[in-house]
Amino acid sequence: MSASALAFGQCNRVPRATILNSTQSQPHRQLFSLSFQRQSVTLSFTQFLGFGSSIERHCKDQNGSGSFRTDAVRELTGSVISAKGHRFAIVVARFNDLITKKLLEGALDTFKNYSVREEDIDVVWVPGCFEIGVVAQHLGKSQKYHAILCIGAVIRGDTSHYDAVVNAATSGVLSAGLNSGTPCIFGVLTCDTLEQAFNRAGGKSGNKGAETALTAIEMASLFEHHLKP
Ligand SMILES: Nc1c(NC[C@H](O)[C@H](O)[C@H](O)CO)[nH]c(=O)[nH]c1=O
Ligand SMILES: CC(=O)[C@@H](O)COP(=O)(O)O
Repeated sequence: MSASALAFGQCNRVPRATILNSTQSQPHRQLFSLSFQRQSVTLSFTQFLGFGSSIERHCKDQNGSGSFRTDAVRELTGSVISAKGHRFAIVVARFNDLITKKLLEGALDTFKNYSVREEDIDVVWVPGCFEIGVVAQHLGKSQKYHAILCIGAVIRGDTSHYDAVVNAATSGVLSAGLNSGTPCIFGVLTCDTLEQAFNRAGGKSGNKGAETALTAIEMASLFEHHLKP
């Protein structure tokens, strides 16, 4: 229980932190405000702990009678404010490279925007999505990277081959993360048509490479700042 939570606990009017502005694609843009509620049930505030980490504590008044009950719950989240100093590998499938090159560009743009240095990024090309898992696991186990971003595009054809490749890519990336202990992020498009893929590779549905790079940044921070042994 922090000193500030104790102090708030003695107030009749309990300040409440409210997220004013947050989007899923830009969660770092969260703004917080403190408002006062006469019969508040929740106190929530965010305490930043140096670079890249935050802890939220929630205190609940359950009877609303003025005697303040403090159940402190610690919430750990990775930061997406800056990823400077974190190292990333990107495993990218060459199959459908008209798409995967655009996803890679989006990922590199995001890393640049979040201050990741070029020398802290390694890009590893593999033939197709089927091959991503084994390489991601190898890189993860090397302990050289804070997170591994896996990029590919599987586009449905006439046979059940699509399902085989999608299943292999999905379980491969998942296993790589679980077996290596390094976050392995799933940036693989699974589309019925090429048009769907283009829409998600910098077209009207955004760039999934850029979005998943942000996930890599958050997971790198979470592990580095909160989940180290
Ligand atoms: N059809 C797609 C593939 N197929 C290739 C496999 O990933 C693999 O390289 C091959 O079976 C040899 O092991 N790969 C994709 O990334 N996307 C596809 O749509
Ligand atoms: C992943 C696919 O489905 C595709 O590349 C393979 O096409 P097809 O099923 O027509 O052989």
